Amino acid sequence: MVRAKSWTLRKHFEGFPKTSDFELKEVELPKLKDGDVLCESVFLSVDPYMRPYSGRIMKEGDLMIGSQVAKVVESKNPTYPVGTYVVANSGWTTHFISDGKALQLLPSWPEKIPRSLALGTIGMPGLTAYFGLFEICKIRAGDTVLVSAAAGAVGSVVGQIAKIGGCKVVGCAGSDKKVAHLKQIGFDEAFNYKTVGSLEEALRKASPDGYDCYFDNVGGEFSSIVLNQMKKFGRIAVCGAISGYNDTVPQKGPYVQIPMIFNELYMEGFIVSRWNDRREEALKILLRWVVEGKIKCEEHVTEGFEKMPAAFMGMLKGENLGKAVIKV
Ligand SMILES: NC(=O)C1=CN([C@@H]2O[C@H](COP(=O)(O)OP(=O)(O)OC[C@H]3O[C@@H](n4cnc5c(N)ncnc54)[C@H](OP(=O)(O)O)[C@@H]3O)[C@@H](O)[C@H]2O)C=CC1
Ligand SMILES: CCCCCC(=O)/C=C/[C@H]1[C@H](O)CC(=O)[C@@H]1CCCCCCC(=O)O
Repeated sequence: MVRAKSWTLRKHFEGFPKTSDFELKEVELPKLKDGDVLCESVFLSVDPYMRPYSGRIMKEGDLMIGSQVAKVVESKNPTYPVGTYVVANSGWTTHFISDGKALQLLPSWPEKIPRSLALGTIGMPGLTAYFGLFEICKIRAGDTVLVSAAAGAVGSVVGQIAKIGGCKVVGCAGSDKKVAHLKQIGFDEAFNYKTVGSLEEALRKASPDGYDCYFDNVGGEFSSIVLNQMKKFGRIAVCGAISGYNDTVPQKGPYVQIPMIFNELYMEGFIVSRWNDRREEALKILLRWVVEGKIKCEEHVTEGFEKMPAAFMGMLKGENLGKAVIKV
């Protein structure tokens, strides 16, 4: 018999999550039926969406939502023999049983590429960057692209794909270490939004002519300021709004209509699953860019399943450079 450890939502988050909002439980898993596989987690992901979605789709006591890279350790399903690696939306748990239907097989994975990247650059966050840039921002060579939360899982890939596409790239992030990293991976300009005296001036200095595209990961005040520095017919991909995920009272800000009208802007929100039918094609391209060294991948690895809540809260606070993952 296998005992699975699982993190559950003990209490709905109010404001910023607290350690006491989580509870670690242990359950004994049943025997496998025909067609089942037993999976053991190898890497787990902590992502910003877990904060807003917990209130929308979870009840107190539920398993925390999330995806992981897992290894098949027992199998009664010929499609997934023992030793197969899969990506699964199985929540914050060390072991789970699946009938295989919702598992994604890891594609042929080069030896030198860490499998954890299937939760980051060669996974959901990388796909978000890819489709947000090509389908919403519709980048063209020569465009100036701004990305917020630029040193994170999505943002760091956005900047590097935009460079591959021949764009000038400006990124902002919340520490000097992150800013230095952005310059190292090819961003043309980068600044620390927490320490610049004036966001208006920092944005103007980085691109005096304004921005063709804005890949918005943060929302809130920062994005309201950006709106006034978009070029005529600029395109804004509204990907995330992490600056407000922990707010108990929704932020109020300047309304968008006037700058949108004057500059004839295009602004569209999106969820990456819209392009699920093109997932495999895009993952192959992302994997190729990583193998070719055109995309550099940084990960913020926390060791130990017990530390998952701390890793999640740390990511929300900005402790991560690159994708935040947990190594079991
Ligand atoms: N639409 C979609 O389909 C998807 C949307 N997303 C969204 O993309 C965004 C980035 O996600 P992801 O790359 O996984 O996460 P990151 O790896 O970027 O981690 C989150 C980062 O957000 C930044 N941050 C935290 N609080 C604030 C704040 N108040 N203001 C500005 N920045 C803040 C921190 O970086 P810093 O130190 O720079 O502040 C932190 O490191 C999120 O908003 C997420 O919800 C992600 C995946 C899919
Ligand atoms: C105001 C909230 C904006 C959140 C934006 C965001 O980060 C969206 C992330 C989605 C991403 O595109 C793919 C996902 O899986 C995220 C949505 C998750 C939905 C709940 C999953 C439930 C489950 O685990 O079964």
